[in-house]
Amino acid sequence: MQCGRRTAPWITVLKLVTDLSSLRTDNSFAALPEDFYSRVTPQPLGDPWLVHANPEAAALIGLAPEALAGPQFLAVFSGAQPLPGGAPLAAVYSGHQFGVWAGQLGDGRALLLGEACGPAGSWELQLKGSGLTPYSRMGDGKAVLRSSVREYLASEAMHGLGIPTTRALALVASDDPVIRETVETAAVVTRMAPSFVRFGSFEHWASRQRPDLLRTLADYVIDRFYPECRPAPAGEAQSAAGPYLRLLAAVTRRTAELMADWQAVGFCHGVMNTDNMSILGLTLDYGPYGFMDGFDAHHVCNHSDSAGRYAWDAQPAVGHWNLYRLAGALMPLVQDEAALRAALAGYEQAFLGAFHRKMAAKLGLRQWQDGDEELLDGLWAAMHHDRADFSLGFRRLARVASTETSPPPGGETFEDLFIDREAAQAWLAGYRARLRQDGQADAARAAAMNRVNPLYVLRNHLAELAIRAARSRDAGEIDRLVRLLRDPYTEQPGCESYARLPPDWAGSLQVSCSS
Ligand SMILES: Nc1ncnc2c1ncn2[C@@H]1O[C@H](COP(=O)(O)OP(=O)(O)OP(=O)(O)O)[C@@H](O)[C@H]1O
Ligand SMILES: [Mg+2]
Repeated sequence: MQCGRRTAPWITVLKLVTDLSSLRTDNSFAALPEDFYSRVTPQPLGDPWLVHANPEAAALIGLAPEALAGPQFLAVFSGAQPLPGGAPLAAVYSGHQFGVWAGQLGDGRALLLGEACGPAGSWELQLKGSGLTPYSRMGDGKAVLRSSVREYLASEAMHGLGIPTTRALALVASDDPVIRETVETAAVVTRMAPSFVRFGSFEHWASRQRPDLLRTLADYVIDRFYPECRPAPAGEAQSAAGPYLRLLAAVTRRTAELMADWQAVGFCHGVMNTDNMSILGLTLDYGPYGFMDGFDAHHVCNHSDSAGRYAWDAQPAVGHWNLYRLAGALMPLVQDEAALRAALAGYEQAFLGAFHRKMAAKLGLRQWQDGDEELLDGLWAAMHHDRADFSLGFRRLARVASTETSPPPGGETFEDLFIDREAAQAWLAGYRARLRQDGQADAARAAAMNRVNPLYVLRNHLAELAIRAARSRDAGEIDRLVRLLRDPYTEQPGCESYARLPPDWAGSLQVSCSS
């Protein structure tokens, strides 16, 4: 049964179920040839406790909130019981890591339980940290509570920002020891996405010189997720390579837009290897990611990335580089290098188009026009120089009036984020002139800006506080953050501390590939 593309009337008649056995399942990935995966049973967490469950994600698969509190939910999402109707498997993929071909990788600690169909289509449910698989290589198949809390929170924070991402359904923890730099404890996150297929899934079959399986994978992805790529556009003759070229062009567009989304909120992914690049253009694999506090254009959030390959300002180019690896993997199906290059050529325009649209909105401009690049560059330069806070910098711009007035009473101003206030004021003078030329009323512009510049962001120190509490079996902070970050744009009473500059100790937090 395929449930990926339902129409609206069906949504209204669907009832949420309280029992996982009543979920409608699909398992389309498991229906692919067995070359694509190994069937694996999860290794259950010892004495698990449910740290948090997400009713919003549950609703997507048709699961009622009551279901989240029951023993069956904990048993399934701690790996102790199979998902009713599921078909657990670990998928194989390969990839380029830090610019170097890494060969075969695969789900070394992730496990696809099955696909559930709900009001919002079909969702793969995947455990992360559920034990060894044939692709675990030197790893232990586990994930620690620290990194699992970070993945759980980030998935939902990204969704709240309106950025395409895998979702998080559940976070389960245990006292089972896991050895990293120190002894930590184990946890499992259940992630959801329409598909977890990665660029590296394609690279795998190209490197294995299996064009037959490469074609099977490409056809699966097209038919299920990019059906618009199958037919030739009107007036164009269909060719054997056409659908694959159109797929590449579509993934190129989505990836470019995702990069624009990340840049616009100061998000650094940290490990943009091709095995972490979603074929659907979703943010995938929340490891050593970070939302920037003070703006540093070259910010590297991953302590293990000593060369700074995945710095914030490198991300758009890395996205393009990764697409070249995907294009290379499609070569056996297309056999035409020039055509592949042409499909990739839309990247820059797609990225800049999306980025300028977003930045115009963040600056409160009705549209991007000539000269705005210099205006924005001036802002980046001033913020970078003083390490002015990324999120508050944009948020406070909404308080800037188009003509110079005295600062809002009691409020902290944009300039307060700068050491060199004169430089900030000089930039503001140019900005005010541009606002006057744009001609919007201040109040309307401020309201629109507050809808695109988040007040609350998942700063490292906020995640850290949630982790510390969770280690003492207190999930209250996780719950508060999930609720708050669901709508990061609207000021919420009592949440002032979440909107403040980070404390000094936040500067000493380090995140790395250790997870
Ligand atoms: N503790 C571990 N045990 C086994 N394999 C691991 C472990 N940590 C990472 N890996 C594997 O190493 C490769 C690269 O790891 P990476 O950190 O990108 O992925 P991940 O965080 O484990 O998972 P995902 O990409 O699914 O979010 C992947 O094949 C991953 O499954
Ligand atoms: Mg990964």
